[in-house]
Amino acid sequence: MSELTLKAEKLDAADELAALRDRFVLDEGVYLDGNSLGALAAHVPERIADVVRRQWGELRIRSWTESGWWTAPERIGDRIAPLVGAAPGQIVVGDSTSVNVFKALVAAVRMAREQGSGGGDRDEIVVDATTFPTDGYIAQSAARMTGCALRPVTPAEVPGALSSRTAAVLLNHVDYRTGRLYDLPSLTAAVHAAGAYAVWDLCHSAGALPVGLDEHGVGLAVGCTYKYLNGGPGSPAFLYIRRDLQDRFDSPLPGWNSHADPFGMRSDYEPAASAIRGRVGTPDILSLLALEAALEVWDGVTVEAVRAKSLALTDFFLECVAAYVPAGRVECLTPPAHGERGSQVALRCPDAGDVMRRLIERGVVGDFRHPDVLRFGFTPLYVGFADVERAARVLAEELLG
Ligand SMILES: Cc1ncc(COP(=O)(O)O)c(C=O)c1O
Ligand SMILES: Nc1c(O)cccc1C(=O)C[C@H](N)C(=O)O
Repeated sequence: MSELTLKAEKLDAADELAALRDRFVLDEGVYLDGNSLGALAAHVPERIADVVRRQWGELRIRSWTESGWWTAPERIGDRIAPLVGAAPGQIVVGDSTSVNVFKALVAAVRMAREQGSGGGDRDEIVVDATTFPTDGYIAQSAARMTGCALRPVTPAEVPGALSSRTAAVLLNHVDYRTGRLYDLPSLTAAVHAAGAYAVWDLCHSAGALPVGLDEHGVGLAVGCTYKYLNGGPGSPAFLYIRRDLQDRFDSPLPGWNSHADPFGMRSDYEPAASAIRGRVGTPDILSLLALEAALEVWDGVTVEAVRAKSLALTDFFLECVAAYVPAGRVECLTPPAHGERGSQVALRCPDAGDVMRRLIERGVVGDFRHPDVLRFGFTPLYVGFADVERAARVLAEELLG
């Protein structure tokens, strides 16, 4: 047994979260793609079967009230809240991340303009130039709709790009390609000091590391639930609206579900007095309730414990890669400093597409990101240290072969 195999065994034996793996449906492979699609929690199919057969099949329309369908968006928002450091009553779940980015960004511009003197002059949206594409596309459209200029800059350039013209800033907490973690507290403070609003995309941090939304005074945030929250393919996203901003949140998609009196069926629009005004239309109940069931794996699990294991996993992966892969064969894009690292490791090599295809054939599932990035996501709820050692070993074999 090699030194690193032994080390993996010891780390697994001391891992307090190790038993959680049994709560998931996994095979003998190594699944390092939970940052794209989280694994299925074992109890979810049965729960969904009940929703379909009994709640829908037998109770039918009564389920909107008797099975709690109507209030699911805010109830499930409250279940996600502690995982992102939010008090209850500030998160609604529904729609895709893309749609929630749109709602939050346009609402941010509207809030920035409505406040104080000079608010009306705010005519710029700053966007992370390295963002996941959907955020960039939505920001372009939001800018056109609100008559703003779009200013794409790297996150490091954001503080210098802020001015009295800035209305809103769309940022990623963790870069989807490199796995770099950005400094949410200081960037939020800088944006607020400029009189603008930051919208945070938490897709790659929710369920992977503490976010501290309330603690850091974040105004608006969105995130998906099918990665580290294991909600299932296309499970609905979440939208956080800080409590004191809820009265001012002017949604560009004011559907009837966001109305103060939805069943009044009134022709005049009166937004609900809470985060509910972030809802739009009829919620996607099957996906929502699959997510709600999946979130039960978090009962008794803290995001702090998950973060500690995530850092240990990525540290160990980097150690194994350094030991097994010849120097210079790959370039690590993920920062070595814990404070700058999400829950993934991105390695660059010119033949990344081919290498990832061969890894997947051998049961080590990661992602290839165009043009030359091998991306490995570490989900502490179900990835162990022996998985990490094996992934690095198979990777080294394929890089040498
Ligand atoms: C940072 C980020 N934002 C948004 C999305 C996607 O948004 P949607 O759920 O609307 O497809 C992803 C991944 O798909 C992402 O990584
Ligand atoms: N949302 C996805 C999908 O519907 C199909 C394939 C991949 C995805 C992803 O989530 C990609 C992911 N956001 C990424 O960071 O690359």
